[in-house]
Amino acid sequence: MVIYMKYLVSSCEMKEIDERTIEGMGIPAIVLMEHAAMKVAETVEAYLKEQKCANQRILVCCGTGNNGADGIAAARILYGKGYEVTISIVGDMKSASSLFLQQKEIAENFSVPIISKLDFAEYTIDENTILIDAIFGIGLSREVTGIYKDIINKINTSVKRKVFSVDVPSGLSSDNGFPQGAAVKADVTISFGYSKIGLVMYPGCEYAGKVEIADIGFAPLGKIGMSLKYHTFEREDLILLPPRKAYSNKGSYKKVLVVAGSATMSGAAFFSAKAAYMTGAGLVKVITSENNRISLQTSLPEALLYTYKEEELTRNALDLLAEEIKWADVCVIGPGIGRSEISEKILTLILENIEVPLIIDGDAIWLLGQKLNSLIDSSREKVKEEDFSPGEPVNHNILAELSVSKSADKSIQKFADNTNENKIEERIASLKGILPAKTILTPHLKELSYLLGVPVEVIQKELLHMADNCIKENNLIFTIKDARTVVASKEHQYINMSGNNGMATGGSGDVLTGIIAGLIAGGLTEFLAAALGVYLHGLAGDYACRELGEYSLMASDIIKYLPEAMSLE
Ligand SMILES: NC(=O)C1=CN([C@@H]2O[C@H](COP(=O)(O)OP(=O)(O)OC[C@H]3O[C@@H](n4cnc5c(N)ncnc54)[C@H](OP(=O)(O)O)[C@@H]3O)[C@@H](O)[C@H]2O)[C@@H](O)CC1
Ligand SMILES: [K+]
Repeated sequence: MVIYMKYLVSSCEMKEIDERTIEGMGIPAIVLMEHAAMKVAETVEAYLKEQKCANQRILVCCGTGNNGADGIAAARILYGKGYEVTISIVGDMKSASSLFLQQKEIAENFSVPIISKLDFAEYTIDENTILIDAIFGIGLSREVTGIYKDIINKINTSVKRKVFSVDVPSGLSSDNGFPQGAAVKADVTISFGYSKIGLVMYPGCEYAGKVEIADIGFAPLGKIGMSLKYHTFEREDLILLPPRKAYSNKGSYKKVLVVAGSATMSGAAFFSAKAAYMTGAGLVKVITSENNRISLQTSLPEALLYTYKEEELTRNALDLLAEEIKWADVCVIGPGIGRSEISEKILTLILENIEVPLIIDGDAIWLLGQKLNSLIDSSREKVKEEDFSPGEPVNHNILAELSVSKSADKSIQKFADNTNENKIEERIASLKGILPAKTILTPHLKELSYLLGVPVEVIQKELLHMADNCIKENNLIFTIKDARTVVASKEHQYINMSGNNGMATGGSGDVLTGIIAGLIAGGLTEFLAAALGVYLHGLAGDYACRELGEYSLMASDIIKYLPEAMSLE
């Protein structure tokens, strides 16, 4: 069985698959198009049959490229089945593709009613109108303006029944999920071959509605010599979880060291350590402030403890700590350790002594940002703390609005004008100098913003591009936490689709670091542990949300639902 949903493609990759299937394998373009149109018609017809309403009218809005040609073909198929169908050609006939002209001619032979762009403005969309949107697909090449913007706005404001988008909601970027000036808000998107990246990223997934991936006969990737850059996991991929050996004891599994929790933050250490135990660690040791001793001994007696007095972290104490680092097979540093001088000393000690996989999270990322600031030439503009201070994770909904607002666009423009990618390159190169290869960093957007010296809105809008920048010429693994978390290394890119907004709650990130550490302890490679860990964390959150709802979900619930998420039945 070929499962297409696991790959997410860019418009360029999709065009390449299309071209190689047609040119290299000899499948005529019109055959693929007929399959595509048939899938659209089937989806619309299934809806109409389910609704059992009389007097339904189908309006098909078509551009003059091949997306529009798909729309015309679907209209003709539905018309042939006896539905009341009107085709509205809203594109520019001067740029009509040959397949569009061919499909238009076939529709004319079938006598399907066709109206023009001007007639569309007059067309009454009533409560019985179902709209098929085939204006632009992956060939969208610029901002949507003028009459096209008016048409899209009319669709969004007047269609009350259902909007079915062909391949991609018209006006939405297939590559980053942002509307390019204006985009159709679909109820259902029937996308061909593979899900486009823009359909799963925010805000694109909110424009796409329910996404159905239709197999229209593209050649298998191996046959056309292609490999795709982005993938996502689904439930069946949990088969990749490290197996528990039949004959095992606690020594069979590895030891996780969790350096977490300042005097006022015992919860972070608890969440991380418990999640590590729950996902495969044989032994977990917590290095934390003495203040957390009693609470951790009570809440997680299974964990070994090494505590330090924050006011007495002498050279001697640091030497003892260095010994503890040698004990570990995997190490987590950062959850709730605070941004004090002492935390900085512990981070430095770990970076100097660590020889096993390392996961850096939370406050330790902020401390790394500070290290970069002092490493980088003082004559150059430094990242101002007040501009990029990490604090709480970003509220995604606010950002989604921000990122299409004028002020955010201005700030992006300003960034593009005032600075350049060399700055990021320089900071990443410095980072590479102080971190061991394969270190996993798990920043949320604000933390990454501080680390790279780039405004949050820029990262949000260019998330995949930023991820690319982060992994250029180094062996680090970035887990960039957002509504669609991206895990990137030089070799692999993963986009996560599990999880929900109830998980944007205190301690959720600490659970994730523990899961990743636990999976490495169980035997997964660093990248796989990060990607599968993010998926598992989201899945446990989804199960918790199903029971508790988004408002009531807490980090401890994510841990509670880990066993259900990990069960392979
Ligand atoms: N065998 C195949 O080939 C298959 C293809 N398939 C289908 O083809 C789709 C891709 O088709 P495509 O490459 O023709 O591009 P498409 O999305 O129709 O857009 C190009 C048109 O839009 C126009 N235009 C663009 N931006 C604009 C703007 N902002 N404002 C105004 N106009 C704008 C552009 O005009 P121009 O730039 O030429 O002036 C041109 O007319 C794909 O999504 C899938 O549905 C499937 O059937 C599978 C088999
Ligand atoms: K479309």
